[in-house]
Amino acid sequence: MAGHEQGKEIIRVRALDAAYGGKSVLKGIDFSVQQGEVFVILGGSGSGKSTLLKHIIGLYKPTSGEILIDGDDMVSADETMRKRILGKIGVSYQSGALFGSMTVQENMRLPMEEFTRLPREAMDFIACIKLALVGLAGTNQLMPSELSGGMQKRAAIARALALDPKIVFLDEPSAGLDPITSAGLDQLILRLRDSLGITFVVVTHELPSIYTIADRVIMLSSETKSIVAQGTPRDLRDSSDNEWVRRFFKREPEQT
Ligand SMILES: Nc1ncnc2c1ncn2[C@@H]1O[C@H](COP(=O)(O)OP(=O)(O)OP(=O)(O)O)[C@@H](O)[C@H]1O
Repeated sequence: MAGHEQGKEIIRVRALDAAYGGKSVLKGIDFSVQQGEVFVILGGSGSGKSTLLKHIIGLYKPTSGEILIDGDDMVSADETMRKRILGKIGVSYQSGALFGSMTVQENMRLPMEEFTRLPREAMDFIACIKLALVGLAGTNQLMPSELSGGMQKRAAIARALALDPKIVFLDEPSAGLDPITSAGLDQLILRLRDSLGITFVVVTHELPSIYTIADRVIMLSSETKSIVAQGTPRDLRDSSDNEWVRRFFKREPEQT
């Protein structure tokens, strides 16, 4: 992280409660993310990981609580403010990767068309730079189907970098990838963090990946709808007071 401001709180979530209709999904969520961290959100299926991400990026409003992004209040933001905050954020969804009917370059233009008034040539120039940053120089005119699974994930990350975000959210970036490709993606995340100082918030279950990339982890529980553990992966492995958490990090099977 050389040369980048560190230790500044870039995301603050305080007393967050979230529900769909009347059904409570998250209760009393409290955490902060420091600039330049790789912060992992972990939890079983249905524990609210995607829900938390969607609230942080302002797709949903919480029942109560506070979400500050780089000092700006996402919960009370009007449309103009929300757009300003979203300009600091890049997102790559697990499912919503690239649009298959568009070239890589056309995919890259999408966030720039939404958030800037740059001329087309400038957008395409930026696309070239961002693709080079993720090791995909020269793929601009290809269709997503001409890229391997790992390359598609990289292209989606390049698109998330289009607006020079301070924070990038990745929802299960290595889903469906083999371990070697997945390890390559981990290295890319670390390289982008180290070279550009980007803060990453990553939803992932992949234990090797967590040990490689995560500075800190929070673990959500669908039973309590809250954070059951937070800390470094090694802290959670060695000294969490929650036995299930320790077992997860030691990769021990459940006792039957
Ligand atoms: N749009 C929605 N409307 C109603 N309920 C929803 C909606 N999205 C999610 N839920 C419910 O909220 C709970 C949390 O879902 P969420 O997708 O956030 O969990 P998750 O931890 O991301 O799960 P997974 O790992 O399976 O993706 C689940 O019970 C889910 O059924």
